[in-house]
Amino acid sequence: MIRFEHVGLRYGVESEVLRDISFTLTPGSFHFMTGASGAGKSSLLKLMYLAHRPSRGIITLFGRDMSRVTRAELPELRRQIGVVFQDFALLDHLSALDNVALPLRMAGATDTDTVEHCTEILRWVGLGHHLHAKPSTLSGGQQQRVAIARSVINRPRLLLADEPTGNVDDGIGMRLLYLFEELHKLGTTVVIATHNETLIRRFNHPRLHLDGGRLQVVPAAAARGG
Ligand SMILES: Nc1ncnc2c1ncn2[C@@H]1O[C@H](COP(=O)(O)OP(=O)(O)OP(=O)(O)O)[C@@H](O)[C@H]1O
Repeated sequence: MIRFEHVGLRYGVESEVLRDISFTLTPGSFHFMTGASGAGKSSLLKLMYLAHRPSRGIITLFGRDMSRVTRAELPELRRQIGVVFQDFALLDHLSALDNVALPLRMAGATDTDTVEHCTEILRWVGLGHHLHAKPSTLSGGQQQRVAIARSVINRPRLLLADEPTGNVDDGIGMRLLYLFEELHKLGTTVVIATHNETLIRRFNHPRLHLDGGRLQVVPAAAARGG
C-alpha cells in the first residue's frame, strides 16, 4: 500500500525534518502516528498525500513509484485518499451536507442516496442539527467534524488524519475513532496522527513514532503499554 525507503525531507536550506525514514504499511492496516510537537507528523502525512516531494528516498503508493507520477496523474491518485488536515478546506458557499456530499457527487452517486448517507454520517459525528449550516457559522471543532465526515464518505483506500480529535470533547473523540475503525473494517488503510493518549490506549493499534526526525514502528501491544 505505502512503502517509504530511506526518505528524507527538508524545507528550503534547513536541516532535514525527516531523516532516513523506512517503513511499509500493508493494505487495511491501522496506525497511530505519535511524536512531540514539531517532530514531523504533519510533514510525514503530507508526503503520504503527495503534497510534498521528498528530498531523497523512494515513496511507493498503491504500487507506484511516486517520483515517476506526473502532475496530471495526481488528482486521480488523490481521489483514493481521504484527508483531514489542520486547514479544513471546506467550501464556504456550500452547506455542511453539500460539503460532505462532494466526493459522492463527483463519483456520480444518485442524489437520494447521497443525502441519506451524508445525513447519517453527520448525525454520527454530532452535527445532525447543523446539516444546512454554512461552515463559517460553525465552530472550529464542528468544521473539523464536517471535514472528517467528508474524508470518509466515499470509503477511500487510504485515510490520513492529522490530529482529528484535537478540537472535540472525549465523547465525540471516541465516536470519531469508531468511525475510523468502521472504515478500517471495510478495508481502508488508516493513519491517524494524534497526541491523545487515551484514544491510543483504548484502540490497540501499532504506532509510527517520530523522534528527532527518525521513525520507529512500535507494535500494538507495546504501544498499548506505553
Ligand atoms: N512549510 C514549512 N516550511 C518550513 N518549515 C516547516 C514547514 N512545515 C513544517 N516545518 C517545520 O518542520 C518541523 C516539523 O513540523 P510538523 O508540522 O511536521 O510537526 P508536527 O509533528 O506535525 O507538529 P505538531 O504536533 O505541533 O502539529 C517543524 O520544525 C516545523 O517548523
